[in-house]
Amino acid sequence: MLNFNQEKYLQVTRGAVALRSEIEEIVEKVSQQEYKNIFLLGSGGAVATFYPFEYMIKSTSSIPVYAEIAAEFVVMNNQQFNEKSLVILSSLSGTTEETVAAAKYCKEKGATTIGITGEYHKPLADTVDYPIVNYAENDFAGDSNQLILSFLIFNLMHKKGDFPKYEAFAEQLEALPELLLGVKEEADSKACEFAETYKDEPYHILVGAGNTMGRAYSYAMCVLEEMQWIKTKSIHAAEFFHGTLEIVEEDTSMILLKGEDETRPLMERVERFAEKYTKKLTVFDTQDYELKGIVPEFRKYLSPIVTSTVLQRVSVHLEEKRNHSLETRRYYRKVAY
Ligand SMILES: N[C@@H]1[C@@H](O)[C@H](O)[C@@H](COP(=O)(O)O)O[C@@H]1O
Repeated sequence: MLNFNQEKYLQVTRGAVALRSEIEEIVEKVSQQEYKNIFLLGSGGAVATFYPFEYMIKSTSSIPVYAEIAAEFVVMNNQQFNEKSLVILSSLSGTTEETVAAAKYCKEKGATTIGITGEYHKPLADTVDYPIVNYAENDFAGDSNQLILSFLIFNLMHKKGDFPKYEAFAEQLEALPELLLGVKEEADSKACEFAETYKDEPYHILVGAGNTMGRAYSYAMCVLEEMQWIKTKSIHAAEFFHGTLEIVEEDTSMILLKGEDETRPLMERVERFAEKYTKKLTVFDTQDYELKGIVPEFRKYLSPIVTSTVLQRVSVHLEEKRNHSLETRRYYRKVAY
């Protein structure tokens, strides 16, 4: 596959899977402290990665959960937050100012903090009570984070008595590095074709729902906008019919991220609309991938990670066809703001 280092991919994703017992020990300890709610804090792509997990907790468990943008969280005086909160923060670099500030704020208030990050001896790992560290670069960080979060979040729900099948699910997660590699291989020609067709497209509407909404938000903002400088709009499938539909013309590109959770009918409604009103419709559907061995009841929980692993192939092809490196920035971490 173009610009793909299989060895590195397996090293990163197997590295995430290898953290399972360490994560379970952390869950054991924090569960004994009887936390009252969970806060998921990050910035940009990191908070976006939390959104599907917020959805999955809400639809699987009665634990109150709040995914919050780190910078807003520290100024809003959130009344749900106190020393009985369990806070999970995520920052690949471990240096994102707003996220580090949120970690410090939570520590000062006496809450328990877990940090998912790429390196030790960086501000996030140094601040939180429990760092969970797996080295990754931008390209594979999404898969790494989501694997770690799958063990962490589902085990937390299990300990609260809300996800009795955790053991079976965790065993299935262990097979994901190889399965996701297979997904990338299967998706690659579609990704290449998309990049060729849309390399000069100035604007895309990305639609998600349920546990793919966060993926739509982050792919629009952190890849198409940040890494490719293409204008986008990300919108929830149900909300699409309350405004965004009015700008659709036959040459408006729409990208639908279909997953397999309860919200799939909401996506199908948008799909039916799009088929009628635009000639530029692309659907990335997790159902297209076999995921051999994954039992049907767990598939819906894997929609976000399957979606992002597929979209990562799209990014690589866009980079090549548009001759625009995924690393180029004008402003981000380049100028003061
Ligand atoms: N534009 C970047 C994103 O691409 C990145 O995902 C985010 C978090 O970075 P980190 O995970 O290092 O905290 O920061 C910014 O928002």
